Amino acid sequence: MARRYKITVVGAGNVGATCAHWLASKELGDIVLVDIVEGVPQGKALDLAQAAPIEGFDVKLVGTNGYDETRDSDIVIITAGLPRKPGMSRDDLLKTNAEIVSQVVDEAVKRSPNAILIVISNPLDAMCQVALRRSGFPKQRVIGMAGVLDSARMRAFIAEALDVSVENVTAFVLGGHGDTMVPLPRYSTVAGIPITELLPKEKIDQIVKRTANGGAEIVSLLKTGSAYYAPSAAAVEMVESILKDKKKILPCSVYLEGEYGISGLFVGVPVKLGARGIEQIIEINLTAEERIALQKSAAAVQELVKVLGL
Ligand SMILES: NC(=O)c1ccc[n+]([C@@H]2O[C@H](COP(=O)([O-])OP(=O)(O)OC[C@H]3O[C@@H](n4cnc5c(N)ncnc54)[C@H](O)[C@@H]3O)[C@@H](O)[C@H]2O)c1
Ligand SMILES: O=C(O)C[C@H](O)C(=O)O
Repeated sequence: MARRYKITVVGAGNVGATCAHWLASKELGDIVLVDIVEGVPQGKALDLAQAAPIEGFDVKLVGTNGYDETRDSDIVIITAGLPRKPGMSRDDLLKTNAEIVSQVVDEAVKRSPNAILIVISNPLDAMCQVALRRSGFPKQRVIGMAGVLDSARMRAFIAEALDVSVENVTAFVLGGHGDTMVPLPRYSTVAGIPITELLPKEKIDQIVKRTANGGAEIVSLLKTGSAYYAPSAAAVEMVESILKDKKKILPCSVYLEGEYGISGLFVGVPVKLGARGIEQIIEINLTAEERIALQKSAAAVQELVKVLGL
């Protein structure tokens, strides 16, 4: 008999609730939704459970303000924390969200010592570092969601520019999930053809810029918060690769110890995601220019980690 997985989502706001929605619709496991606001996780879990007869998914959904129901989760997704508003950088959330993520990790890992943590709260790479330190988990089990989202944005922009199916498009974005992220046109393809052969340089430069600014573009449109459909879909692709042991190669924020010349920091790079979490860090060849951009992005993450004293 197939084993039922248990997935905890902490933070029942826009990203958390939408994660629960995609997870349930894909029947990836039973879901526990946690938030500090009374009634919200309970109400959203109940509402989603009542969509099940229509959509035909068989998963258990629980909403709670505590952690006891999260016991023995296979995966804990952390979305708790403030989102930014127009005019703010993700880094402005550093101290507030570090406190929130610390509390969440303390409570969650006590009950689920074997879980894999997927961190979403911003500023992402620094929050991963908080989660790694507080949990004491091995680095293979603390993974940040950002690269899948940033690459999906780049893929959507490439598909639009060439008027082709998004399914034909792959893209890679490395680095920290901030203004210094590193979209890689050389590794971005349409049906296997590098986009450098299909689009003029000016158009590629525009796409690269729009990708790096992708989160802020949505914040400036929404005004009250940040993106959540694509971010939650990205996290759920990671969950699926882990729970089904698919071993997909996905760009994720992971703790580097010498790879790409970076040590002691979370930075986005391609990894293999399977049942054990991060099963391999894949080092691709970078040009001198790309390597410098990645180092610059890592330095920006280092600054934040230093402020937190980690
Ligand atoms: N990594 C990424 O690519 C990415 C993408 C989108 C959003 N984010 C980040 O994800 C976070 C959540 O975004 P959102 O749009 O869902 O925000 P939101 O405000 O809609 O939801 C956040 C939820 O966290 C809850 N919360 C706060 N403190 C908590 C605590 N101690 N324990 C449990 N829950 C707590 C709040 O009550 C709220 O419901 C933000 O930090 C945002 O910047 C990251
Ligand atoms: O932009 C944000 O603040 C949220 C998230 O990091 C995103 O890229 O959508």
